[in-house]
Amino acid sequence: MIYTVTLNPSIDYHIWLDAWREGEIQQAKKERKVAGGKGINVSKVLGILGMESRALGFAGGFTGAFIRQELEQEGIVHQFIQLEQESRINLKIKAQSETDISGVPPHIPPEALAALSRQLDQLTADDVLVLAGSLPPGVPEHFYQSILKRLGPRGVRVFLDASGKALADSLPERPFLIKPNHHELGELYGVAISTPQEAIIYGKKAWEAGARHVIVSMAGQGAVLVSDHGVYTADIPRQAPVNSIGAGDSVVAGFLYALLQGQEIEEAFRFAIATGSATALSEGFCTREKIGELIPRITITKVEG
Ligand SMILES: Nc1ncnc2c1ncn2[C@@H]1O[C@H](COP(=O)(O)OP(=O)(O)O)[C@@H](O)[C@H]1O
Ligand SMILES: O=P(O)(O)OC[C@H]1O[C@](O)(COP(=O)(O)O)[C@@H](O)[C@@H]1O
Repeated sequence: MIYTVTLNPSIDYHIWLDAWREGEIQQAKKERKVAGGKGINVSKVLGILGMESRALGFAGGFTGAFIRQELEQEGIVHQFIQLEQESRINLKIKAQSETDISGVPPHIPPEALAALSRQLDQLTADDVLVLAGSLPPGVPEHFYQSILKRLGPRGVRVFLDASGKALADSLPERPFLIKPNHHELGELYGVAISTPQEAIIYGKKAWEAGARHVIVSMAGQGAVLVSDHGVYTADIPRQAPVNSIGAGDSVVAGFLYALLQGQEIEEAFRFAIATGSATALSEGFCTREKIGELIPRITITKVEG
C-alpha cells in the first residue's frame, strides 16, 4: 500500500481577481475551495492515475471535516487523527500574479503525534510512504528524520517532499526520493540556483548526502534528476502556467506511479515531469489525457553517468 502523510493539511481557497488592489474592497470573479496539502495532493494525483493510496495526517475542526469529506467523495481512503484545533486555510490569490497566504496551523498535541507514530509503525517492506509538506507547531523538526530512521531499515521506501532543516537532517537516512524545487535546494546550501547546471551541482550534493533520487523541479524550466543511475535533465515546452499549485506534488505522484508500474528511471522521470506540467497547464489537477499529450514533448537528456 502507498501511504501519504500530510501533517499540515489545508483548505486551499483559490480566488480570482481582475487585479490586486491593496486597501480596496474587491469582488472576486471566481473561487474554488479544495482539500490541500502536499501528501493529500499526491493521493489525489495517484487517484487520477488509478492507483490506490491511504491518506494519513492530522485534521480538525470544520476545515478538517471538509478535508475528510472531499477525500471520501474522491474515493481516497483516509485515517486522519482528529485534532481539537482547526486545520488551516491557505489563500491562493490569482490576479496579475499569484500570491499565496498560508493560514495559521493548529498545534499538534503529543498524544496525536504518538497516534500517528503507531500507525506508521505498522508499515512493512511492501509499503511506500510519502512524507510531504510543512511541519505544524508541536511536531519536532526531526520528525521526518526519525520516521526515516525507524522505517528505512525495515525496507519501507520513503518519498520525502520537505524543505529546510527537516530536509537537511533527513538526507543521511537515505530517503528514496527528495523533490525540492530550485529555491528550496538553494536554501539548503545557502545559494541562489537559477539554471539546470547549478541545480545539478547542488542536486549532487544532496545525493552525496544520502538521498537516492533527487528531482530538482524548476517550474517552467523543467527539472533535473540526480540518482545512482546517472544525471538527467528534462526540457519542457515553454508555456505560461494556468495553475502552479500542486505541480510539485504531481511530480512526486507521477514518479512514484511510473516506478511502481515498472518503468525504467528515464521513462519514470519523463512521466513525472509530464504529470507536473499537466497540472501546471490545467486549472485543477492533471488528467491522463493531458499527461499523454505532454509525454512526447518532454526531452530527457542523460548528461552524466
Ligand atoms: N510554466 C510551466 N510550464 C510547464 N510546466 C510547468 C510550469 N510550471 C511548473 N511546471 C511543471 O511542474 C513541475 C513542478 O513545478 P515547481 O514549480 O518547480 O514545483 P513546486 O510546486 O514544488 O514549487 C515542473 O518541474 C514542471 O514539470
Ligand atoms: O505544507 P506546505 O509546505 O505549507 O504546503 C502546503 C501547500 O502546498 C500545496 O500542497 C501545493 O504544493 P506544490 O505547489 O508545491 O505542489 C497546497 O495544496 C498547500 O496549500
